[in-house]
Amino acid sequence: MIIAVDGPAASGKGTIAKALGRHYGLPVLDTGLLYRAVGLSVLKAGGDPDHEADALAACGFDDAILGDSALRSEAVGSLASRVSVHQVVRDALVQRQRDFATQPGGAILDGRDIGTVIAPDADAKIFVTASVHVRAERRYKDALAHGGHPDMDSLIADIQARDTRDMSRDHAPLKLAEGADLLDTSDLTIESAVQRAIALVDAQLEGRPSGVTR
Ligand SMILES: Nc1ncnc2c1ncn2[C@@H]1O[C@H](COP(=O)(O)OP(=O)(O)O)[C@@H](O)[C@H]1O
Ligand SMILES: Nc1ccn([C@@H]2O[C@H](COP(=O)(O)OP(=O)(O)O)[C@@H](O)[C@H]2O)c(=O)n1
Repeated sequence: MIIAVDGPAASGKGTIAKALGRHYGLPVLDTGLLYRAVGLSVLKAGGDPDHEADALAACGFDDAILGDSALRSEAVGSLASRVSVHQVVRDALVQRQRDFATQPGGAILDGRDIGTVIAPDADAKIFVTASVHVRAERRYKDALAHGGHPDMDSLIADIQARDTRDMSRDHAPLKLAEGADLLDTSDLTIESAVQRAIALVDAQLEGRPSGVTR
């Protein structure tokens, strides 16, 4: 069984993917980490994330970088968004994601193009979203909790810039996949968002109407 979880930054897709993983007993891949690893590798190599050849060279990153805490920053999220517009970068990462998706027993992947490109035949697809303001507030709280000094206006600007780039790029843009259910977490607690996600997945697996426009 493959479950695809897509959505914009800080919508809660990672939280939901992990909770679904625990609920259904499936391994979870945060595919954004792969793009973040490419973005951070370009930076470390002194390359230009907007330059296709520099971004492609960074796709051969050492997996040790996946454990680097620097990957989680909004700055690296922005670099990831810039390298991910290049088709050559997406091609370099696709097999690793498909291998994870098709492992025996099934898997859950979260990202931007799981339901559209990586696993278009997934058994269940959820598109998680939330208002820009709510998403920026979540990032704000995360940064405070980690001892940072976040600025709400720049967080909003970063998220909007990333949304625009991710949704308007030519290759694998962020969009609602065919057959995906929309889950807006703006007014939901984590617990209720997770319960709603489980209900949506169960309904899709059983072929029941979810009560949500597809
Ligand atoms: N429904 C929710 N209500 C409140 N906070 C949430 C909710 N979902 C996620 N969060 C918090 O928001 C932050 C971003 O969530 P995360 O799952 O990492 O988002 P994404 O993977 O979409 O970037 C985390 O601190 C997480 O605990
Ligand atoms: N499947 C994916 C996952 C991430 N990405 C890119 O990588 C960036 C970082 O993704 P992420 O999932 O780690 O970001 P957050 O939603 O956690 O902020 C995104 O803004 C996308 O540009 C992508 O293009 N395709």
